[in-house]
Amino acid sequence: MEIRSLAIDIGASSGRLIQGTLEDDMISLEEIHRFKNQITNKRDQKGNEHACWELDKLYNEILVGIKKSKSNDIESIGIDTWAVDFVLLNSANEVIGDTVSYRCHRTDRVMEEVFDIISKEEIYNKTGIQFLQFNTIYQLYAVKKSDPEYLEEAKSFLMVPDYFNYLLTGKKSNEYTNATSTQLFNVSTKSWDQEILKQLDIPSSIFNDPVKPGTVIGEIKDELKESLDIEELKVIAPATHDTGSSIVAVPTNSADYAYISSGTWSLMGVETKKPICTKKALEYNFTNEGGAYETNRFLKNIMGLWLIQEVKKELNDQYDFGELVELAKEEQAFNSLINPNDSRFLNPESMIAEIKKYCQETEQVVPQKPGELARCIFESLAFQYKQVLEELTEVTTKEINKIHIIGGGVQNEFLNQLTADITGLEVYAGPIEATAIGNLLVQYIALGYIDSLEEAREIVSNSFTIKNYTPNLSLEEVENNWIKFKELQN
Ligand SMILES: Nc1ncnc2c1ncn2[C@@H]1O[C@H](COP(=O)(O)OP(=O)(O)O)[C@@H](O)[C@H]1O
Ligand SMILES: C[C@H](O)[C@H](O)[C@@H](O)C(=O)COP(=O)(O)O
Ligand SMILES: [Mg+2]
Repeated sequence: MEIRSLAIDIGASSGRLIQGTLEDDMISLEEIHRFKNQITNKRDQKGNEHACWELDKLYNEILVGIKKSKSNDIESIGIDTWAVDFVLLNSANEVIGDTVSYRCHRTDRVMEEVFDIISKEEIYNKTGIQFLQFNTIYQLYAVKKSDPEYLEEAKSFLMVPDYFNYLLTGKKSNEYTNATSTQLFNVSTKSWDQEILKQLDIPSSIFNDPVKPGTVIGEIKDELKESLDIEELKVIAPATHDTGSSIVAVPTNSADYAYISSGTWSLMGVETKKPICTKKALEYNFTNEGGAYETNRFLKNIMGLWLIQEVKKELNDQYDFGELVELAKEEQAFNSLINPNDSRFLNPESMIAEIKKYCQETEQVVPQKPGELARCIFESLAFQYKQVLEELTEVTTKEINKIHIIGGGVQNEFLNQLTADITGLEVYAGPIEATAIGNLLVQYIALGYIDSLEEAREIVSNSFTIKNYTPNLSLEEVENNWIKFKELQN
């Protein structure tokens, strides 16, 4: 029997609506609709400029996708997106203010202000979440400072997937995996941390009790059915944080691996049963995001392919990603390295200028050509993966013998090979659309067609080609440049 469901995965660079068909322990995909996602700068009525998402446009793309899928024999739909960002709704359920992106500079230096109220250690002990300047806690604190009336007017806090679910069903909810990314969620009680909210004077009434992945949010609203040409369609919450969904689809049930969810961001970590909030975990800035089925996502954000996305954009898209990879391969190895996680790369005016400036300041060869810039980015990311791997091993004491790379970044075979070469571990790459697959699998488990996460991962392994990369660089070559990379961290 064929079971069809829809996954909508919206990442920071693109969104896609993918139809999944489950049949005899295999899952097949059909991409029904793909659309660009990007940040646009907008001025609000007070004249403040914010980097924003165009959520109305994205919602319209979701509707276009559902209509294209001719959803009559579709059992359910699930939506996942990037984390931390949210909307505030007023009593008339209208969005208050702009739909601001985590890359907006409004949270520059806000973390430090919050630490004057609640210490970094206390926040980490309560939430177990990595310190990133754009976490929801700092965004809400920034809103409180610049537009206090917004929080006075707000009746509902919805994260981006929650908001799309609300528009489709009329039901408001806060899904668990994404709620944990806010740094307002208590890692022990698995609920909103009332003390943090009180200390920062953020109203607790705007938050809903969290719902777990697999929860049926509701049915598509009647007023949408005619325009979408559908009868019934269940809306199920997957792990609505896209990384949570991608990790569901890691194609193995072994325990001796680290994953890299590779897209705009590289999210590198391990799956644990319990959070790890030790001093060393805090020192290395690891996070404990909630995973599906009582798992813990112990990981760290790495700036990822955002770096090459911005270079590509600044080159007016005259090269596609594949061409940039080929140009990188033609360049000399290890000429220039950057620290990808330097905050200067979060949202610079010009990524190319910022990379050049970094290399000048660190007295390295300054990359000029597109291939030199691309190679610098890919090699630097691979060294960053090596660093995070060493930290993961130290903090978790887990034996890590291989790396599973999942997500769109899997298409960068050069980076896959560099990751194997520089970490010295076997790399297994795929599936590309891991996030959408994980989204679908949670729906199938909720509908009772798959029994467990373990069974789901077996289905992924059976259904998709996973490519293996073996280390083949000399240890000396890696070691010399590893020392150079580590010096950059200081
Ligand atoms: N043909 C390709 N060759 C190399 N890299 C690619 C290719 N296609 C996509 N990519 C990489 O995948 C990234 C997009 O991954 P994806 O998971 O779709 O991102 P997100 O979900 O964050 O929008 C791009 O930024 C690019 O670096
Ligand atoms: C801002 C968050 O750290 C970000 O959402 C990250 O967690 C993530 O999931 C990014 O996904 P992409 O598909 O946009 O790389
Ligand atoms: Mg993604």
